[in-house]
Amino acid sequence: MALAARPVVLELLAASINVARRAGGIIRDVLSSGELRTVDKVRRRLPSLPTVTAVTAVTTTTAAAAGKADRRAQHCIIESLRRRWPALAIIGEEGAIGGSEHDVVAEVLDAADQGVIDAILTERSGGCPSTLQKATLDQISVWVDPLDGTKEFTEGFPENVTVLIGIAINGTPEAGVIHQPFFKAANSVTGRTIWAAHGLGVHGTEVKWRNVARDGRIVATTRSHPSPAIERALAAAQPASIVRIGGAGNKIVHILDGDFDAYLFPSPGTSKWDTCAGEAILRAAGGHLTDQSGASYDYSAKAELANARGVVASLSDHAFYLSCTKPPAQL
Ligand SMILES: Nc1ncnc2c1ncn2[C@@H]1O[C@H](COP(=O)(O)O)[C@@H](OP(=O)(O)O)[C@H]1O
Ligand SMILES: [Mg+2]
Ligand SMILES: [Mg+2]
Ligand SMILES: [Mg+2]
Repeated sequence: MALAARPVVLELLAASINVARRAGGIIRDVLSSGELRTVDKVRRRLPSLPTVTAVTAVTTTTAAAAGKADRRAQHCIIESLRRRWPALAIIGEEGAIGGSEHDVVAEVLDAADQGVIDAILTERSGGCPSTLQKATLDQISVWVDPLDGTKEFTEGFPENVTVLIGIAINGTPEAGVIHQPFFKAANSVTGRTIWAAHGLGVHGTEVKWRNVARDGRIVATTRSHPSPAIERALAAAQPASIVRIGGAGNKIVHILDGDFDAYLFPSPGTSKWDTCAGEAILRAAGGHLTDQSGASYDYSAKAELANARGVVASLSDHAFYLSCTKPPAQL
């Protein structure tokens, strides 16, 4: 049953699910057609089995191929959304770039995606959450990271790559899409899309909470941007194990999947496009993504691009993880 007038933010969410999936296809195409080199076998820790490492041959690609995938994926997302909503504030990591008409999605509103959202609204007692119902286009800002986990894309860990589209209303992330172009589902379908909106829950994965008391803490952080402050925070968390993997979006997905408990990154380096989608989805699951003092970032269109005060993300125990990022007491 089509709703009388769908809230614009939910039309935008449905369109974002569609274009994120299409951007994922572009990234896969670039990797498969790019300059590939198979490097020696590498040993890597499996997030779900932190004490076991697997030795696998990995295929790398060039930074040029990553740049091409970044630009084409961003053009697909931003140009497709802008055709439907020319006045929408959209900020992409790759800045103002052109691209080929071939990558633009002519009809951004996929009926199936919109139908899923309509059905959720119809079943929800109380109908559409007022935050989503009331939002007008001028209050919305969209943050796009067309390819998060760039380094890992070039170094043979494409499973760390995500496409991120975050939707903020008056500066607060209220809806988001994380697409994993290289996710291998049980039915061998490639690609997975996780999305959420304020009050509508998380879709595309079943959120799992780990039993920390029984199984100990597992914390994750960057694989390619280490810093002494990060190492201090990891030590303070006294985890059963530490996972070092690429991608801000990827680490949020692993928290939702119950592979680890927190993403600790008490360092500058990430930007609003890295965290807007993940913050919206984590919040919809009852979790948090804040700066290392526990304050929320502002995602309005004119906000500073950098997350200058680090990133701490968790489904629960957020205050504990914040406490781990406190600088050592002045001696
Ligand atoms: N010190 C730094 N300098 C540049 N980019 C950084 C950074 N720290 C984190 N990032 C960016 O933040 C995202 C997550 O980082 P990581 O994978 O290390 O956890 C990546 O986004 P992109 O891959 O989209 O550039 C990465 O490039
Ligand atoms: Mg990124
Ligand atoms: Mg990126
Ligand atoms: Mg980058």
